[in-house]
Amino acid sequence: MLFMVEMDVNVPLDTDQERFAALKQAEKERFQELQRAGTWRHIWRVVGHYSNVSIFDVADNAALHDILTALPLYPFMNIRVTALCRHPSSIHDDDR
Ligand SMILES: O=C(O)CC1=CCC(=O)O1
Repeated sequence: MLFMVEMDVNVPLDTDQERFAALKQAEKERFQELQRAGTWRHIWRVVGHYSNVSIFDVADNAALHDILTALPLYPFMNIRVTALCRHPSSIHDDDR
């Protein structure tokens, strides 16, 4: 199942910078692992924001919930999830 996931990262001014840098590195490693697995299919930066728009390919809603809530930066994120399905005019075979 495909989902569009919009993530906004909010970093309070009093956040410990060293701790945040470690979480950012852990997030990057988990992100790259999920990309290699084909789970986190796409990511784009939202221009002018500490936000991204991503496409996830997961078995079901619960799987996506588990992945998102375990992300290292999850405590700093506001997340919106939109379920997607194949557009009838798409020429891409992997849009499902
Ligand atoms: O930078 C972000 O938008 C948050 C994030 C998601 C994957 C990653 O490496 O950073």
